[in-house]
Amino acid sequence: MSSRDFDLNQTRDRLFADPQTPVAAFRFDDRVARVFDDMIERSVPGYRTIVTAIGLLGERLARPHSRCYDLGCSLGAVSLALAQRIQLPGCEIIAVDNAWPMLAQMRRRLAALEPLPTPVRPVCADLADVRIDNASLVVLNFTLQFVPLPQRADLIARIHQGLVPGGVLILSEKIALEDPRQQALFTELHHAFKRAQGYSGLEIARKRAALENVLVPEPLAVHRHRIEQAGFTSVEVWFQYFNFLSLIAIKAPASTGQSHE
Ligand SMILES: Nc1ncnc2c1ncn2[C@@H]1O[C@H](C[S@+](CC[C@H]([NH3+])C(=O)[O-])CC(=O)[O-])[C@@H](O)[C@H]1O
Ligand SMILES: O=C(O)C(=O)Cc1ccccc1
Repeated sequence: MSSRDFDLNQTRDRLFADPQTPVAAFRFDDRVARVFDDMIERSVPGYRTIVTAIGLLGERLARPHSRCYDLGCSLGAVSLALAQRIQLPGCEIIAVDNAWPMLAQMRRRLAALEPLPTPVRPVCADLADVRIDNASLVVLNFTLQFVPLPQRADLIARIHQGLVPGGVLILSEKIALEDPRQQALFTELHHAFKRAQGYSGLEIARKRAALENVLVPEPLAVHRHRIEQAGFTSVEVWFQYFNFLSLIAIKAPASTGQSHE
């Protein structure tokens, strides 16, 4: 076995370590699927904490006889956190991703853990084509940042429509800072985080180039505006670590039918 084969088989992310390999646009392919757990944990400050907390949020917010959606599920970390925490009649988790290698790996992982307290249904589809219906909870955990900008408003609007009254969207994103000095500082802090996680300066620079125009962060104000435009009546940040944050947005509860005039 050559050292290259060995690298491809191990689970530690060294995908951007080789200076000889040309940098191509980032894709969720087979090589990424193999190292994804390690990659996201060492790249996204607070990732583990967020996933654990989404399990707790799900336990509190999911409703009986409704669906929870994990959109852009990758290897299913959020779906599993929800499935292990939620114990309600008639509840199911729909886990959607358009990258076959990611979903295939997730299916293998699920098979080893089933039966889970709440069933998880993996769906290979683009989010533009997914019907969201009877949802008490929808999670976009670092997924919207990969959706083309012109499609983002429609996705958030369809999520709002598919939620039951009082239903909740959890949106985690890498954000852009509006003040250029803050943007420079937060970028440096994120890179310092990655260095502390064992990535070299070269790996950081090469991955950054691969993500250019693929992962497109937006300012918090843009997210808030889009979420409010879609009809959500309440939005709060519940987690932030440098330029990575998570929002919780609530759909208005069912009207009581009483007039306050
Ligand atoms: N249009 C799309 N349709 C479907 N899936 C998509 C689309 N665009 C991107 N994806 C999928 O969204 C996921 C984004 S990763 C989410 C981590 C996960 N939520 C986690 O909590 O571990 C975040 C990251 O890698 O930074 C990938 O699996 C893509 O294939
Ligand atoms: O690595 C980065 O710089 C990121 O912003 C996060 C990330 C994590 C996993 C895949 C793609 C991007």
